[in-house]
Amino acid sequence: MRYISTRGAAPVLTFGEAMMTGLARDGGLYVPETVPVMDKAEIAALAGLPYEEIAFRVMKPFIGGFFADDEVKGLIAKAYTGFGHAARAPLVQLGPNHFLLELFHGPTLAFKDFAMQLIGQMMQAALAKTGERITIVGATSGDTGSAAMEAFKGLANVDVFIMYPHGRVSEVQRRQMTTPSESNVHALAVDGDFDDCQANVKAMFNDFDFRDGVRLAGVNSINWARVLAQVVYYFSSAVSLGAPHRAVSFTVPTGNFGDIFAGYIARKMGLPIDQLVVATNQNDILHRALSTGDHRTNGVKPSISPSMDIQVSSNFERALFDAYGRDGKAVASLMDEMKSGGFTISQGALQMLQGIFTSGRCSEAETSATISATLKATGELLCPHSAVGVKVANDHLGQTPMITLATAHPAKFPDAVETATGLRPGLPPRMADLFERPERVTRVSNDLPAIQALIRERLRR
Ligand SMILES: N[C@@H](CCOP(=O)(O)O)C(=O)O
Repeated sequence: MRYISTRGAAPVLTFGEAMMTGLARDGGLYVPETVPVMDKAEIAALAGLPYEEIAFRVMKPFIGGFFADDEVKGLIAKAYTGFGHAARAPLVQLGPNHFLLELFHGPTLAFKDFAMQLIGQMMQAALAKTGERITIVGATSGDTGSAAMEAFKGLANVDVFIMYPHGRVSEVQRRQMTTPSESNVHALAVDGDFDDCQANVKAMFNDFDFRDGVRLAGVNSINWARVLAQVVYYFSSAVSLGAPHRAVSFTVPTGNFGDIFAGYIARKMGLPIDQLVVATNQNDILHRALSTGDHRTNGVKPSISPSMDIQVSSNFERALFDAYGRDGKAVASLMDEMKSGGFTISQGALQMLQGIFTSGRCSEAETSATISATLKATGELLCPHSAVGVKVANDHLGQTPMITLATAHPAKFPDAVETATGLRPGLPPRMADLFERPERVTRVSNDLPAIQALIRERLRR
């Protein structure tokens, strides 16, 4: 299996190289050269298997020979032992034809753990083979940061720096990033929004002196391995509802487009997915782009679903690459136009995208109302992101069973949930003292050279 860049001008890599490289050297994102297809019998055979075995079967063709089969199985087993639910990603029924896929039973209570725990294991195994050390720099709007710290904290050969937008994540999310005591993880509160943080990460990858000097690695979903690990729960949930003998639909609360892109890959692999619904909050650039072709930023507005407060969704580039017939030059020129605020998707590309993705938007008031209505109707307490998904899914219900991804635990957003329902969700016992732990964070202005200098200064050699 070979990996190519969405901008067409970077070296072709193996799975292991793509995982350790992060962003391609031409600024693009790595994607598989071809997507392996599973036939009906192979998909049907997944039904009833443990999550770990499904993960192995779905991911194996993408990994190629980089890890031996037994090694991959061992890494998968280690990745998911810390999850608080035997099914890993259980399905809960919300209505006659509507299911919720709970993806928040991992160590940091968000879907990010599914991929981050696994790439933590895989990157450590890869580093053990080469004896190298790496510096991970990541951007987060709330959930990726703590998941990355949890996966890499305490390692002697990995330093982790996470930039988050100061004042724009929930208090629980912030404390999850500022309270780990391990000296190799660093929380940086940036005076800016998530898009600024993500732009800094990409700029660091495009600064080759810095990139090569610190041996930069990425664990945001720019890293293909992150997306791959998320493909698995589309299969596990769909087969439990009867796939491949019946189709299912998915609604995905969407910020950086990585999670829904994993669904798109599952569909390309042969999973019968009818609708793939992109659910946005008031930061609705993806909804606007998919409905009208106008992909233009208009400022990140803070919301009660902060992890989705994003305007420049990096994985949309992967979808555009396919929509433009895998023409790297065309994608590179769209990304150039992004520097001045946006672009218009060509008619042909838009038609391709609209044949696969539908979309909807959920306002702040609708988010709150959905948390409250879902609790009353089903007893399920949703986090605000999952509520965005449920609201938009409700607008798209049809004959096909709909699976909405519940991306985080409500206890990460106690204020929003309490305002909506009067109930204040409690943290699990292992995190019960989160508010007593001392915080360690560095406030930084949105100044790339200054942040790079700080990272260089903090690096352990
Ligand atoms: N919503 C994310 C933003 C980063 O996304 P990623 O999937 O690219 O890591 C967050 O919560 O941090």
